[in-house]
Amino acid sequence: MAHQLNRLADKETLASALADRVSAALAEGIAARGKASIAVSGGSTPKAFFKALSTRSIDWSRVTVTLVDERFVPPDSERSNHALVRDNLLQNAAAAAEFVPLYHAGGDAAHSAALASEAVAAIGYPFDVAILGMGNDGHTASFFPGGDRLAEALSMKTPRGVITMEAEGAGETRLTLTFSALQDARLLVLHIEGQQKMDVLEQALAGGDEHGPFPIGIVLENVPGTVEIFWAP
Ligand SMILES: O=C1O[C@H](COP(=O)(O)O)[C@@H](O)[C@H](O)[C@H]1O
Repeated sequence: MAHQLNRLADKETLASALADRVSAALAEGIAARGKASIAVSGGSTPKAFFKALSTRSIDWSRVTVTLVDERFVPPDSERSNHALVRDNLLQNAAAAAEFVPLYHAGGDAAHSAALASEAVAAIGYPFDVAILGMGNDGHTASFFPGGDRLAEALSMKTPRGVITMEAEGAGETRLTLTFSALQDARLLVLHIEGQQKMDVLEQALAGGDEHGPFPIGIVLENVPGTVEIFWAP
């Protein structure tokens, strides 16, 4: 395990610094392979970062964007991570990027996960960039404490892809990339904000709480490379 902690002065500074770091990594991917890929998280944290990243001058027509995880809701739901990305990242210069959703209508969550696994595999692994978030319960991606498929999601024996996840704290059924799909991203970032999340992260790094290790702690422990942590109060 290795991680590098970048403490930024405030959320605006973080959004701009992370957009610079990520756009440089995408530009490197385009220069090296003619295309680049990024998997992003949802929730409330990434909005300002998405807005900043959408204005960066790279060849977005060569970039494919997908999601680290999704709620099993259609893109017109206010709970949809697809909607968050569409309204905040796929704008300005980044409107030229291709987007690969995880949610698919017309079937159940397992069907959506199977379709998404195929579509994400077609982007090509490893991702150039993967941005993880973290909840106050220590979940990252949709690796929720107590999740019905948590062990499977975290195991390197599970093939790269998208699986379903159900957990008490998750609300609706989730679709999540597996740890195997995320762990070797060329740039792997954990983006968190606020003192409460820093406290959870410190607890995770110390091994968890009375219920055992937090999913984010297991991820940080097992990634082969360095996780760049971006945090602001
Ligand atoms: O449910 C989710 O939560 C986490 C963290 O969200 P936040 O609102 O605390 O920023 C997010 O990383 C994940 O993608 C999302 O599905």
